[in-house]
Amino acid sequence: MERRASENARAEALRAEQAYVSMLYHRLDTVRERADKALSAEFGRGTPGGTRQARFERDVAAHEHARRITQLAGVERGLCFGRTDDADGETYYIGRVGLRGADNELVLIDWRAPAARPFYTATPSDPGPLVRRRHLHTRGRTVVDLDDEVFDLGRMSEPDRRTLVGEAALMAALRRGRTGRMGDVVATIQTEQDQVIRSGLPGALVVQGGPGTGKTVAALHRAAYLLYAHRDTLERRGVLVVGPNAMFLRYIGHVLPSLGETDVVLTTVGELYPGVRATVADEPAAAIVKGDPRMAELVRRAVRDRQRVPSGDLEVLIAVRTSLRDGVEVVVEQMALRMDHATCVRARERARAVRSPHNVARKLFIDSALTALALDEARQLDRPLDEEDLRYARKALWQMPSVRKALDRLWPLLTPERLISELFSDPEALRSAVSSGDDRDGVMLLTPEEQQALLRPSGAPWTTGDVPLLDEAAELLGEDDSAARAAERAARRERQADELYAREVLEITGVAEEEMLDSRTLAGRHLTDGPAATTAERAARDRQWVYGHVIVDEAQELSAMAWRTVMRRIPTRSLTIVGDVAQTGSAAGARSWRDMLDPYVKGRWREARLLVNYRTPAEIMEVATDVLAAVAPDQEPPISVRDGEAPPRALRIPGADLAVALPELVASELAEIGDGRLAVLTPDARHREIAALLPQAASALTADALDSPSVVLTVTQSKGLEFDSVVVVAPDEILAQSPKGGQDLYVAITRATRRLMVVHEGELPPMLSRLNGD
Ligand SMILES: Nc1ncnc2c1ncn2[C@@H]1O[C@H](COP(=O)(O)OP(=O)(O)OP(=O)(O)O)[C@@H](O)[C@H]1O
Repeated sequence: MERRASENARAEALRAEQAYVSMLYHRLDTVRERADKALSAEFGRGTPGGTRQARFERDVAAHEHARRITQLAGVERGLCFGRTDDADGETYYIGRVGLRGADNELVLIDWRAPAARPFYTATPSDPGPLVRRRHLHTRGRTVVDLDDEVFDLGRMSEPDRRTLVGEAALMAALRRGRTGRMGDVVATIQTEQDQVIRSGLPGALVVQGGPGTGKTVAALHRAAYLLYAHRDTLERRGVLVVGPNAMFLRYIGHVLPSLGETDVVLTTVGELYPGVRATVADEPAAAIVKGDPRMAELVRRAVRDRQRVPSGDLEVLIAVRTSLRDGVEVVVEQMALRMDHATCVRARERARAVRSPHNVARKLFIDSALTALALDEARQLDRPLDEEDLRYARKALWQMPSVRKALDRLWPLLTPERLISELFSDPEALRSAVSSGDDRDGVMLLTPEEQQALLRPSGAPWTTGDVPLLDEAAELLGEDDSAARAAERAARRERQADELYAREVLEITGVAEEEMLDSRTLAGRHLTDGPAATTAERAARDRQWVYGHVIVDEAQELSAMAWRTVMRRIPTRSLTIVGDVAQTGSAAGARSWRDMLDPYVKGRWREARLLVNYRTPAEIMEVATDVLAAVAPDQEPPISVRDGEAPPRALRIPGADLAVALPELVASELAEIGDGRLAVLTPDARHREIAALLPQAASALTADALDSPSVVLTVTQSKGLEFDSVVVVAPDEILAQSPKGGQDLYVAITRATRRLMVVHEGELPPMLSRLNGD
């Protein structure tokens, strides 16, 4: 009897919530339609010959509508996921965006708004104003389940009391199979994560936490929150999220759009220098040297080495008389112009003294040299020179190929790419930059072994460790961007002409523009190549862009040189730094946050710690804890909140049997996890061999590798990712592959959300003995 009453009450509650949620979707559709129409109208408005101001206003308005359309498209799934009831009888519905009803009343509260905060912060011991928190589970636009937490039963109304339903929303969320893409957790943000998400914008915040504690997911929600709370500042300057590799960025790529935010730049350190896309990692020895702060000095010296003076006087032959023979211009008389050594040295010192970047200071050097050569020419020809003559003579000399060549050799116009590639492919250039010179402090910057680690053939592909060096070089060289700016102006003129032409065609044919192109297409066109590109697009193209906030994930992997590159993009030091020093795998990465951050924000950074592991089941975490205790006993492992479905196991497979036994094991694990995802994690050196044994599994670092049910990855590639089932191959070799092998093994084990198998050929490493039941 009582059960039936409760079922009825539950059905009633579901019906009521469904009615409300249907109303919300109806509002969403209305708002979308309105934004669509407004965008079409913007494009149809005004004549092509309107003033620049009118066109600019139209672009800005259209951009705003386009942004709103993109935002609204992202929030369809799970539009509303929560509700709070407080002691005063106020009820709020919480969702991905804020919505107003027909009478302008708030019908849905944006999860980032202050009024939504109790939804995340209420706990049984400190419920704040709430008497109940309700989670709404939806599929499509249908409410399929409800889930209540009651804080004060005494203050709840009788009907509400009867409709209390559900199991803990968090556990339900955690039990879902993995899809290869990180989802948002907006419905189940935990209190300690909420504090990270809503921490103030200024200053540097370090979020330190063990594996699976939600650092990444909290950082992404923080990006969305900051954009909401500081829209004015951040929309203009943009938010940058730096992740470890392209696969990881793809893994997290859906989270921000599902929170209604698309204007964030997601990138890797290897892509921070526009025009270069470095995906190849360096060998550990090279990674260590390239990440070392001494490289800043090395690049500085390499630039100075390109500011030369000849060992004696500079002598340049110029043509004095030419004649045409058979249509070819031939030099019939030459003259040697001289600039004495001391004047060369003075010209260089004067150009250096202004402390401008190399390519900018070059103008000064060239000017001084041309003056000296022009004076010598006048002297030899016994011709007096006034200011006007001198200007003319300098110009004429600069037109002469022999003069240009001679001066270019002394102070060449350099690109960062040319400087760095010549430095690393020419042992002599490297040795010169490394060794002490007259203006140096007598210190050899790098040992012969370190130099050896840097040398490579010319034309070798860029590595991720090169990018900070290119950025460093770009700072010191300065950019001669006059050509790029001229090209941009030309492109803009061409675009405007195209647009004018298109409108004229439309007018002549009498077809309204919006009939030919729907507003989304227009919005797409507008965003990709229209005059008002998004902040994110402009920022990603511009090396000197200064962001409003920067989030660095897996930050423990960044070298000291990579930090210099990141810090240049955020002079205000408004940063969120997310990572776990116990998981550092890169030979050039961090051992402590203090070492990495003190050079930039000494004593001014704050730290939040996340302590609960939402990913790895407790039984698997026990194994990981043993590993951590063996390799980094000072680090604290996080506490797991969930259980696995099967105890983790070790399986001894002799090498000769691997070809048969490993595919069998993978097949049986795949059968266990149904729709979920499986990863085989290998030592770096075994990746190719193991991938060949598993042809069905994805193995390249391609963007869609994560869509495959199974994937073979090195441990480094698996950083930040998670899988329902993880098969770790050859743990002894993972341990031995680098000085950070123990940390790598810890990372590998903690990628599992449900099941773990460890495949070993020889003896199991003692730190994994728990897997043998020891
Ligand atoms: N509040 C939450 N509600 C639901 N799921 C959560 C919550 N917090 C974290 N998770 C889930 O836990 C998993 C781990 O989160 P995340 O990848 O952000 O952890 P991490 O600390 O960055 O891990 P690692 O350091 O190992 O990369 C993800 O699947 C994430 O969705």
